[in-house]
Amino acid sequence: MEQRTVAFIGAGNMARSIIAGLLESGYPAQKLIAVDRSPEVSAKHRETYGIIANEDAVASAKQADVVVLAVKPQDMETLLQNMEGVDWSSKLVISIAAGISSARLSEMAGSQLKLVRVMPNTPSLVSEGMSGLYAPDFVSDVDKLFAGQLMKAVGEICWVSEESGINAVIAAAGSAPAYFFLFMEAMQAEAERQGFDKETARLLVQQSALGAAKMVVANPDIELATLREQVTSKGGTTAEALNVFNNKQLTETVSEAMQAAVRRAEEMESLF
Ligand SMILES: NC(=O)C1=CN([C@@H]2O[C@H](COP(=O)(O)OP(=O)(O)OC[C@H]3O[C@@H](n4cnc5c(N)ncnc54)[C@H](O)[C@@H]3O)[C@@H](O)[C@H]2O)C=CC1
Ligand SMILES: O=C(O)[C@@H]1CCC=N1
Repeated sequence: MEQRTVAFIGAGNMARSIIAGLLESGYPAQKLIAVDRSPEVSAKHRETYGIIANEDAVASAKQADVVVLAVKPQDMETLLQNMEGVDWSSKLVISIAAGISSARLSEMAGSQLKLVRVMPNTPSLVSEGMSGLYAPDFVSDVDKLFAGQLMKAVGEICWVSEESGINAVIAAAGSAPAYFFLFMEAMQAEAERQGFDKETARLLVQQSALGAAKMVVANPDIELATLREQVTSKGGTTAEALNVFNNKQLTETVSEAMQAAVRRAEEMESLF
């Protein structure tokens, strides 16, 4: 993979996850720059990852070949307005922000950005990320290849052909780790109520989640429903538990939750 200099502007949770995953994959530390308006955050990047880190978005963007916009959506306009001194024409820009379209980002920057929108998720931190990518037609194949390789270094990727697909990626992957964490939190709490200490309750849940996920990955030809059925003995305990989920309409609840995430991303497009 090409080793361009990549500056992350906004070095919070998501940027940190990608940076850590990139370093783990062997991306050279001297090619990564973290910029954060908080000196404490940039100092942490220097100390923890040994990468270049500072508070100067303009100077860092000028130095970089690729600029990853990784601030919260509500901070994006101010950031890009303050970066008006940057000549964007020679740079690939990657935005990981939810709910801001590529056209709107160019408008905020005051110039047509060569932009790839990426929707990653935090498991990038442990090189198990899932990212969806979208690029407008005018972005070159070389830039698209680089963006894809960058995210592939921290997990799996999929391209979407329409920009609206990014909102569907948010619902199915960007936000998804939080759904699984919530489910595991609920299971850990109940295991504690049933008498396990906190540590053992967490171990029971996390190992079961990890094992289930690994079985899914290891058996691409087996439907998820079949894997579920293999656990579910007729008249047994699993069937009783699944009955409760079904009676409480888990499937419909999951659909509603994912639709709410898409709706919120669409609403954000009109806010920022
Ligand atoms: N956290 C997640 O799981 C995911 C987040 N995203 C997107 O990533 C972006 C960042 O989210 P998080 O990392 O969770 O937020 P965060 O709040 O952890 O990090 C944002 C960082 O940007 C810094 N910042 C804000 N304005 C700045 C400026 N003008 N110059 C330099 N630094 C500035 C803040 O100090 C903060 O450290 C958002 O747009 C979000 O939609 C996308 C996918 C997943
Ligand atoms: O909650 C959010 O808006 C961001 C986007 C996906 C995950 N976190």
